[in-house]
Amino acid sequence: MVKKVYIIGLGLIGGSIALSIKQKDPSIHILGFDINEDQANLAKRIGAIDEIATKLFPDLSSVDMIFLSTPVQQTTQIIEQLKSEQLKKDVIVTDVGSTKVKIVECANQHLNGKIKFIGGHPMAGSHKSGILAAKPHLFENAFYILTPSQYVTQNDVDLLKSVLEGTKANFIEMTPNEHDEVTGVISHFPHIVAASLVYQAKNHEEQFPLVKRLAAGGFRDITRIASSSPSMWRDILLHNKEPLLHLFDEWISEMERVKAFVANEEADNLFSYFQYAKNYRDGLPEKQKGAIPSFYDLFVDVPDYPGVISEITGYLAKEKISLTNIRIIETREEIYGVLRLSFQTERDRELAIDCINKYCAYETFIM
Ligand SMILES: NC(=O)c1ccc[n+]([C@@H]2O[C@H](COP(=O)([O-])OP(=O)(O)OC[C@H]3O[C@@H](n4cnc5c(N)ncnc54)[C@H](O)[C@@H]3O)[C@@H](O)[C@H]2O)c1
Ligand SMILES: O=C(O)C(=O)C[C@]1(C(=O)O)C=C[C@@H](O)C=C1
Repeated sequence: MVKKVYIIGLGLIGGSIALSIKQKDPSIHILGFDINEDQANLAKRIGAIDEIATKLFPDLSSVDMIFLSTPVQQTTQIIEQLKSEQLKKDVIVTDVGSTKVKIVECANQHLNGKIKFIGGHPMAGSHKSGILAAKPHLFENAFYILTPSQYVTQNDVDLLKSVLEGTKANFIEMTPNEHDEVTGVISHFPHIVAASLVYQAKNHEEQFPLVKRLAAGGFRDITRIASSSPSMWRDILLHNKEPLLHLFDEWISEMERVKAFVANEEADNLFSYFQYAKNYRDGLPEKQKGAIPSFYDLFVDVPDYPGVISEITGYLAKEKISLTNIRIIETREEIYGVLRLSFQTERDRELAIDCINKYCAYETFIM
Protein backbone atom coordinates (compact mmCIF):
# COMPACT_ATOMS: atom_id res chain seq x y z
CA MET A 1 0.00 0.00 0.00
CA VAL A 2 1.29 3.43 -0.92
CA LYS A 3 1.29 5.88 1.97
CA LYS A 4 3.94 8.36 1.00
CA VAL A 5 4.81 9.78 -2.40
CA TYR A 6 7.69 12.10 -3.27
CA ILE A 7 7.34 14.42 -6.25
CA ILE A 8 10.46 16.11 -7.59
CA GLY A 9 9.59 19.03 -9.88
CA LEU A 10 6.38 20.83 -8.93
CA GLY A 11 5.49 22.52 -12.20
CA LEU A 12 2.60 21.93 -14.58
CA ILE A 13 2.93 18.15 -14.70
CA GLY A 14 4.28 17.40 -11.20
CA GLY A 15 1.64 19.74 -9.76
CA SER A 16 -1.16 18.12 -11.78
CA ILE A 17 -0.08 14.63 -10.71
CA ALA A 18 0.03 15.79 -7.08
CA LEU A 19 -3.44 17.35 -7.29
CA SER A 20 -4.93 14.27 -8.91
CA ILE A 21 -3.44 11.98 -6.24
CA LYS A 22 -4.68 14.28 -3.46
CA GLN A 23 -8.15 14.47 -4.95
CA LYS A 24 -8.48 10.68 -5.18
CA ASP A 25 -6.81 9.73 -1.92
CA PRO A 26 -6.14 12.58 0.52
CA SER A 27 -4.59 10.10 2.96
CA ILE A 28 -1.50 9.71 0.76
CA HIS A 29 1.18 12.01 2.17
CA ILE A 30 2.83 14.00 -0.61
CA LEU A 31 6.30 15.30 -0.09
CA GLY A 32 7.48 17.68 -2.82
CA PHE A 33 10.67 19.35 -3.95
CA ASP A 34 11.35 22.00 -6.53
CA ILE A 35 14.62 23.72 -7.24
CA ASN A 36 12.56 26.89 -7.44
CA GLU A 37 11.40 27.51 -3.88
CA ASP A 38 8.50 29.71 -5.00
CA GLN A 39 7.04 26.78 -6.95
CA ALA A 40 7.33 24.52 -3.90
CA ASN A 41 5.75 27.11 -1.62
CA LEU A 42 2.89 27.63 -4.06
CA ALA A 43 2.39 23.86 -4.37
CA LYS A 44 2.01 23.67 -0.58
CA ARG A 45 -0.28 26.69 -0.48
CA ILE A 46 -2.70 25.33 -3.09
CA GLY A 47 -2.78 21.97 -1.29
CA ALA A 48 -1.02 19.96 -3.99
CA ILE A 49 1.58 18.72 -1.52
CA ASP A 50 1.58 18.19 2.23
CA GLU A 51 5.22 18.86 2.92
CA ILE A 52 8.10 20.67 1.25
CA ALA A 53 11.44 18.88 1.07
CA THR A 54 14.23 21.35 1.72
CA LYS A 55 16.76 19.42 -0.35
CA LEU A 56 16.63 17.08 -3.34
CA PHE A 57 17.32 14.00 -1.27
CA PRO A 58 15.85 14.30 2.21
CA ASP A 59 15.25 11.16 4.30
CA LEU A 60 13.47 8.95 1.77
CA SER A 61 13.37 5.78 3.84
CA SER A 62 9.58 5.90 4.22
CA VAL A 63 8.75 6.99 0.65
CA ASP A 64 6.88 4.34 -1.39
CA MET A 65 6.86 6.04 -4.77
CA ILE A 66 8.95 8.77 -6.40
CA PHE A 67 7.79 10.87 -9.36
CA LEU A 68 10.41 12.72 -11.37
CA SER A 69 8.59 15.60 -13.05
CA THR A 70 11.50 17.75 -14.03
CA PRO A 71 12.65 18.63 -17.56
CA VAL A 72 14.11 15.53 -19.24
CA GLN A 73 17.80 16.51 -18.94
CA GLN A 74 17.37 17.06 -15.19
CA THR A 75 15.49 13.79 -14.92
CA THR A 76 18.49 11.78 -16.14
CA GLN A 77 20.79 13.68 -13.77
CA ILE A 78 18.51 12.95 -10.83
CA ILE A 79 18.29 9.26 -11.78
CA GLU A 80 22.10 9.08 -11.76
CA GLN A 81 22.18 10.57 -8.27
CA LEU A 82 19.37 8.35 -6.96
CA LYS A 83 21.52 5.25 -7.09
CA SER A 84 23.54 6.37 -4.05
CA GLU A 85 20.48 7.22 -1.92
CA GLN A 86 19.06 5.09 0.87
CA LEU A 87 15.61 4.23 -0.47
CA LYS A 88 12.84 2.05 0.87
CA LYS A 89 13.00 -1.53 -0.37
CA ASP A 90 10.63 -1.95 -3.35
CA VAL A 91 10.21 1.78 -3.87
CA ILE A 92 8.88 2.54 -7.34
CA VAL A 93 10.48 5.39 -9.27
CA THR A 94 8.71 6.82 -12.29
CA ASP A 95 9.03 9.90 -14.48
CA VAL A 96 6.76 11.98 -16.69
CA GLY A 97 9.26 13.07 -19.34
CA SER A 98 8.28 13.62 -22.96
CA THR A 99 11.04 11.29 -24.15
CA LYS A 100 11.72 7.78 -23.00
CA VAL A 101 14.73 6.10 -24.65
CA LYS A 102 17.46 8.12 -22.91
CA ILE A 103 15.63 8.20 -19.61
CA VAL A 104 14.99 4.46 -19.53
CA GLU A 105 18.55 3.73 -20.70
CA CYS A 106 19.85 5.94 -17.90
CA ALA A 107 17.64 4.15 -15.35
CA ASN A 108 18.73 0.72 -16.61
CA GLN A 109 22.37 1.74 -16.47
CA HIS A 110 22.42 3.45 -13.09
CA LEU A 111 19.62 1.82 -11.14
CA ASN A 112 20.52 -1.50 -12.66
CA GLY A 113 17.26 -3.16 -11.72
CA LYS A 114 18.01 -2.61 -8.04
CA ILE A 115 15.54 0.24 -7.88
CA LYS A 116 12.30 -0.34 -9.76
CA PHE A 117 11.91 2.22 -12.50
CA ILE A 118 8.83 2.60 -14.70
CA GLY A 119 9.08 5.17 -17.49
CA GLY A 120 5.94 7.26 -17.82
CA HIS A 121 4.55 10.02 -20.01
CA PRO A 122 1.10 11.56 -19.60
CA MET A 123 0.14 12.60 -23.12
CA ALA A 124 -1.58 15.85 -22.25
CA GLY A 125 -0.26 19.19 -21.24
CA SER A 126 -0.27 22.80 -22.13
CA HIS A 127 1.90 25.57 -23.48
CA LYS A 128 1.78 26.99 -19.94
CA SER A 129 4.33 26.01 -17.32
CA GLY A 130 4.46 26.09 -13.56
CA ILE A 131 2.35 25.00 -10.63
CA LEU A 132 -0.28 27.67 -11.19
CA ALA A 133 -1.21 26.06 -14.50
CA ALA A 134 -1.58 22.63 -12.82
CA LYS A 135 -5.02 21.00 -12.71
CA PRO A 136 -6.17 17.75 -11.10
CA HIS A 137 -8.04 16.78 -14.27
CA LEU A 138 -5.29 17.69 -16.77
CA PHE A 139 -4.89 14.08 -17.87
CA GLU A 140 -8.52 13.02 -17.85
CA ASN A 141 -9.20 10.78 -20.88
CA ALA A 142 -5.67 11.36 -22.15
CA PHE A 143 -3.29 8.52 -22.86
CA TYR A 144 -0.71 7.92 -20.17
CA ILE A 145 2.15 5.95 -21.66
CA LEU A 146 4.13 3.54 -19.50
CA THR A 147 7.33 1.79 -20.58
CA PRO A 148 7.91 -0.90 -17.93
CA SER A 149 11.24 -2.71 -18.19
CA GLN A 150 12.15 -6.32 -17.47
CA TYR A 151 13.06 -5.26 -13.93
CA VAL A 152 9.48 -4.57 -12.88
CA THR A 153 6.51 -6.83 -12.38
CA GLN A 154 2.88 -6.42 -13.39
CA ASN A 155 2.16 -5.76 -9.69
CA ASP A 156 4.54 -2.81 -9.74
CA VAL A 157 2.83 -1.41 -12.82
CA ASP A 158 -0.59 -1.95 -11.26
CA LEU A 159 0.51 -0.20 -8.07
CA LEU A 160 1.67 2.81 -10.07
CA LYS A 161 -1.61 2.85 -11.99
CA SER A 162 -3.57 2.68 -8.75
CA VAL A 163 -1.78 5.73 -7.35
CA LEU A 164 -2.46 7.52 -10.64
CA GLU A 165 -6.11 6.46 -10.78
CA GLY A 166 -7.23 10.00 -9.97
CA THR A 167 -5.73 11.24 -13.24
CA LYS A 168 -8.53 9.30 -15.02
CA ALA A 169 -6.04 8.76 -17.82
CA ASN A 170 -5.99 5.75 -20.16
CA PHE A 171 -2.84 3.79 -19.55
CA ILE A 172 -1.05 2.29 -22.49
CA GLU A 173 2.24 0.41 -22.56
CA MET A 174 4.91 0.59 -25.21
CA THR A 175 8.63 0.29 -25.62
CA PRO A 176 10.78 3.40 -25.16
CA ASN A 177 11.76 3.25 -28.85
CA GLU A 178 8.20 3.01 -30.02
CA HIS A 179 7.32 5.88 -27.69
CA ASP A 180 10.01 8.20 -29.02
CA GLU A 181 9.22 7.42 -32.66
CA VAL A 182 5.50 8.05 -32.19
CA THR A 183 5.81 11.17 -30.04
CA GLY A 184 8.42 12.45 -32.50
CA VAL A 185 5.72 12.36 -35.19
CA ILE A 186 2.73 13.66 -33.25
CA SER A 187 4.30 15.93 -30.67
CA HIS A 188 7.98 16.81 -31.04
CA PHE A 189 8.17 17.51 -34.76
CA PRO A 190 4.92 19.53 -34.77
CA HIS A 191 6.53 21.79 -32.18
CA ILE A 192 9.38 22.49 -34.55
CA VAL A 193 6.93 23.24 -37.36
CA ALA A 194 4.88 25.55 -35.11
CA ALA A 195 7.97 27.49 -34.11
CA SER A 196 9.19 27.69 -37.71
CA LEU A 197 5.85 29.11 -38.87
CA VAL A 198 6.25 31.82 -36.25
CA TYR A 199 9.74 32.54 -37.64
CA GLN A 200 8.33 32.76 -41.12
CA ALA A 201 5.74 35.33 -40.05
CA LYS A 202 8.32 37.28 -38.08
CA ASN A 203 10.65 37.36 -41.08
CA HIS A 204 7.94 39.02 -43.16
CA GLU A 205 6.97 41.53 -40.54
CA GLU A 206 9.48 44.16 -41.54
CA GLN A 207 8.13 44.23 -45.08
CA PHE A 208 4.49 43.83 -44.03
CA PRO A 209 3.98 45.29 -40.54
CA LEU A 210 0.38 44.11 -40.60
CA VAL A 211 1.48 40.47 -40.37
CA LYS A 212 1.36 40.48 -36.60
CA ARG A 213 -2.03 42.13 -36.33
CA LEU A 214 -3.60 40.01 -39.04
CA ALA A 215 -2.30 36.70 -37.68
CA ALA A 216 -5.67 35.39 -36.62
CA GLY A 217 -7.59 32.10 -36.25
CA GLY A 218 -5.69 29.59 -38.36
CA PHE A 219 -2.25 30.92 -37.60
CA ARG A 220 -2.98 31.12 -33.90
CA ASP A 221 -4.44 27.59 -33.83
CA ILE A 222 -1.48 26.03 -35.56
CA THR A 223 1.14 27.96 -33.58
CA ARG A 224 -0.31 27.87 -30.04
CA ILE A 225 2.27 25.34 -28.95
CA ALA A 226 5.10 27.65 -30.04
CA SER A 227 4.36 29.49 -26.77
CA SER A 228 5.58 26.49 -24.73
CA SER A 229 8.65 26.49 -22.50
CA PRO A 230 11.77 26.88 -24.72
CA SER A 231 14.04 25.05 -22.28
CA MET A 232 11.67 22.10 -22.04
CA TRP A 233 11.54 21.78 -25.83
CA ARG A 234 15.29 22.27 -26.25
CA ASP A 235 15.82 19.31 -23.95
CA ILE A 236 13.18 17.15 -25.66
CA LEU A 237 14.78 17.71 -29.08
CA LEU A 238 18.24 16.91 -27.73
CA HIS A 239 16.88 13.67 -26.27
CA ASN A 240 15.08 12.55 -29.40
CA LYS A 241 17.64 13.43 -32.05
CA GLU A 242 17.61 10.37 -34.35
CA PRO A 243 13.85 10.05 -34.94
CA LEU A 244 13.65 13.80 -35.44
CA LEU A 245 16.44 13.84 -38.03
CA HIS A 246 14.47 11.32 -40.10
CA LEU A 247 11.34 13.40 -39.72
CA PHE A 248 13.18 16.49 -40.96
CA ASP A 249 14.15 14.60 -44.14
CA GLU A 250 10.60 13.38 -44.65
CA TRP A 251 9.19 16.83 -44.03
CA ILE A 252 11.58 18.49 -46.48
CA SER A 253 10.65 16.04 -49.24
CA GLU A 254 6.98 16.46 -48.42
CA MET A 255 7.34 20.22 -48.79
CA GLU A 256 9.16 19.70 -52.10
CA ARG A 257 6.27 17.54 -53.30
CA VAL A 258 3.61 20.16 -52.48
CA LYS A 259 5.83 22.92 -53.79
CA ALA A 260 5.94 21.11 -57.14
CA PHE A 261 2.11 20.87 -57.19
CA VAL A 262 1.91 24.63 -56.70
CA ALA A 263 4.75 25.47 -59.11
CA ASN A 264 3.20 23.32 -61.87
CA GLU A 265 -0.35 24.39 -61.03
CA GLU A 266 -1.37 20.77 -60.54
CA ALA A 267 -4.92 21.51 -59.40
CA ASP A 268 -6.02 17.88 -59.10
CA ASN A 269 -3.01 16.93 -57.03
CA LEU A 270 -3.53 19.92 -54.76
CA PHE A 271 -7.16 18.98 -54.27
CA SER A 272 -6.24 15.36 -53.48
CA TYR A 273 -3.51 16.52 -51.14
CA PHE A 274 -5.94 18.52 -49.02
CA GLN A 275 -8.75 15.97 -49.34
CA TYR A 276 -6.55 13.16 -48.06
CA ALA A 277 -5.32 15.28 -45.14
CA LYS A 278 -8.88 16.34 -44.32
CA ASN A 279 -10.12 12.76 -44.30
CA TYR A 280 -7.33 11.65 -41.98
CA ARG A 281 -7.70 14.66 -39.68
CA ASP A 282 -11.50 14.30 -39.56
CA GLY A 283 -11.05 10.67 -38.58
CA LEU A 284 -8.94 11.39 -35.48
CA PRO A 285 -10.65 10.31 -32.29
CA GLU A 286 -12.54 13.34 -31.04
CA LYS A 287 -12.97 12.96 -27.34
CA GLN A 288 -9.45 11.97 -26.47
CA LYS A 289 -6.98 14.56 -25.30
CA GLY A 290 -3.94 12.57 -26.31
CA ALA A 291 -3.25 12.10 -29.96
CA ILE A 292 -2.08 8.52 -29.86
CA PRO A 293 -4.73 6.01 -30.83
CA SER A 294 -4.80 2.55 -29.33
CA PHE A 295 -3.13 0.48 -32.03
CA TYR A 296 -3.30 -2.91 -30.52
CA ASP A 297 -6.19 -4.31 -32.47
CA LEU A 298 -6.45 -7.95 -33.38
CA PHE A 299 -8.88 -9.22 -35.98
CA VAL A 300 -10.26 -12.72 -35.72
CA ASP A 301 -12.14 -14.59 -38.41
CA VAL A 302 -14.95 -16.21 -36.49
CA PRO A 303 -17.88 -18.38 -37.51
CA ASP A 304 -21.13 -16.45 -37.35
CA TYR A 305 -23.04 -18.29 -34.64
CA PRO A 306 -24.58 -17.14 -31.35
CA GLY A 307 -22.15 -17.35 -28.46
CA VAL A 308 -18.99 -16.92 -30.47
CA ILE A 309 -18.10 -13.66 -28.67
CA SER A 310 -18.46 -15.20 -25.23
CA GLU A 311 -16.46 -18.19 -26.44
CA ILE A 312 -13.50 -15.95 -27.38
CA THR A 313 -13.77 -13.71 -24.32
CA GLY A 314 -13.96 -16.85 -22.19
CA TYR A 315 -10.63 -18.09 -23.57
CA LEU A 316 -9.03 -14.68 -22.97
CA ALA A 317 -10.41 -14.56 -19.42
CA LYS A 318 -9.00 -18.02 -18.75
CA GLU A 319 -5.55 -16.71 -19.62
CA LYS A 320 -6.17 -13.44 -17.71
CA ILE A 321 -5.73 -11.26 -20.79
CA SER A 322 -7.52 -7.90 -20.50
CA LEU A 323 -9.49 -6.56 -23.41
CA THR A 324 -10.27 -2.87 -23.81
CA ASN A 325 -12.84 -3.24 -26.57
CA ILE A 326 -14.59 -5.82 -28.69
CA ARG A 327 -16.62 -5.30 -31.83
CA ILE A 328 -17.92 -7.21 -34.84
CA ILE A 329 -16.79 -4.98 -37.66
CA GLU A 330 -18.19 -6.90 -40.55
CA THR A 331 -20.67 -9.68 -40.95
CA ARG A 332 -20.15 -11.22 -44.32
CA GLU A 333 -22.77 -13.02 -46.28
CA GLU A 334 -20.97 -16.29 -45.95
CA ILE A 335 -20.39 -18.10 -42.73
CA TYR A 336 -17.65 -15.93 -41.27
CA GLY A 337 -17.63 -12.64 -39.37
CA VAL A 338 -14.68 -10.53 -38.30
CA LEU A 339 -14.22 -9.74 -34.66
CA ARG A 340 -12.06 -6.80 -33.68
CA LEU A 341 -10.43 -7.18 -30.28
CA SER A 342 -8.56 -4.19 -28.83
CA PHE A 343 -5.78 -4.47 -26.28
CA GLN A 344 -3.91 -1.91 -24.24
CA THR A 345 -0.49 -3.31 -24.98
CA GLU A 346 1.30 -5.11 -27.76
CA ARG A 347 2.19 -7.82 -25.25
CA ASP A 348 -1.50 -8.45 -24.48
CA ARG A 349 -2.20 -8.75 -28.20
CA GLU A 350 0.62 -11.28 -28.61
CA LEU A 351 -0.72 -13.27 -25.68
CA ALA A 352 -4.18 -13.16 -27.23
CA ILE A 353 -2.89 -14.58 -30.51
CA ASP A 354 -1.25 -17.46 -28.62
CA CYS A 355 -4.40 -17.97 -26.59
CA ILE A 356 -6.69 -18.13 -29.63
CA ASN A 357 -4.27 -20.50 -31.38
CA LYS A 358 -4.27 -22.66 -28.27
CA TYR A 359 -8.02 -22.97 -27.76
CA CYS A 360 -9.44 -22.72 -31.27
CA ALA A 361 -8.46 -22.69 -34.90
CA TYR A 362 -9.81 -19.25 -35.82
CA GLU A 363 -7.50 -17.24 -37.99
CA THR A 364 -6.10 -14.07 -36.43
CA PHE A 365 -4.62 -11.13 -38.25
CA ILE A 366 -3.31 -7.63 -37.59
CA MET A 367 -4.04 -4.76 -39.99
N1 LIG B 1 4.24 20.66 -20.57
C1 LIG B 1 3.67 19.62 -21.15
O1 LIG B 1 2.75 19.77 -21.95
C2 LIG B 1 4.16 18.26 -20.79
C3 LIG B 1 3.30 17.16 -21.00
C4 LIG B 1 3.74 15.88 -20.64
C5 LIG B 1 5.01 15.71 -20.10
N2 LIG B 1 5.82 16.78 -19.94
C6 LIG B 1 7.14 16.55 -19.33
O2 LIG B 1 6.97 16.84 -17.95
C7 LIG B 1 8.18 17.33 -17.40
C8 LIG B 1 7.89 18.62 -16.66
O3 LIG B 1 7.33 19.55 -17.54
P1 LIG B 1 6.39 20.71 -17.01
O4 LIG B 1 5.54 21.11 -18.17
O5 LIG B 1 5.74 20.33 -15.75
O6 LIG B 1 7.46 21.86 -16.78
P2 LIG B 1 7.39 23.01 -15.68
O7 LIG B 1 8.43 23.98 -16.10
O8 LIG B 1 6.02 23.50 -15.48
O9 LIG B 1 7.87 22.26 -14.37
C9 LIG B 1 9.13 21.71 -14.18
C10 LIG B 1 9.54 22.00 -12.76
O10 LIG B 1 10.75 21.30 -12.49
C11 LIG B 1 11.54 22.14 -11.67
N3 LIG B 1 12.93 21.70 -11.76
C12 LIG B 1 13.82 21.87 -12.75
N4 LIG B 1 14.98 21.29 -12.46
C13 LIG B 1 14.83 20.72 -11.25
C14 LIG B 1 15.69 19.98 -10.40
N5 LIG B 1 16.92 19.67 -10.76
N6 LIG B 1 15.21 19.56 -9.21
C15 LIG B 1 13.94 19.88 -8.83
N7 LIG B 1 13.09 20.59 -9.58
C16 LIG B 1 13.53 21.00 -10.78
C17 LIG B 1 11.30 23.53 -12.21
O11 LIG B 1 11.66 24.53 -11.27
C18 LIG B 1 9.82 23.48 -12.51
O12 LIG B 1 9.04 23.93 -11.43
C19 LIG B 1 9.15 17.46 -18.57
O13 LIG B 1 10.01 16.37 -18.57
C20 LIG B 1 8.27 17.43 -19.79
O14 LIG B 1 8.96 16.88 -20.88
C21 LIG B 1 5.41 18.05 -20.24
O1 LIG C 1 -1.19 20.77 -25.57
C1 LIG C 1 -0.03 21.17 -25.52
O2 LIG C 1 0.23 22.35 -25.36
C2 LIG C 1 1.06 20.22 -25.66
O3 LIG C 1 2.04 20.56 -26.27
C3 LIG C 1 0.96 18.92 -25.02
C4 LIG C 1 1.96 17.89 -25.43
C5 LIG C 1 1.78 17.54 -26.91
O4 LIG C 1 2.68 17.74 -27.71
O5 LIG C 1 0.72 17.04 -27.23
C6 LIG C 1 3.32 18.38 -25.19
C7 LIG C 1 4.30 17.64 -24.70
C8 LIG C 1 4.03 16.41 -24.05
O6 LIG C 1 5.06 15.60 -23.84
C9 LIG C 1 2.72 15.91 -24.17
C10 LIG C 1 1.72 16.67 -24.64
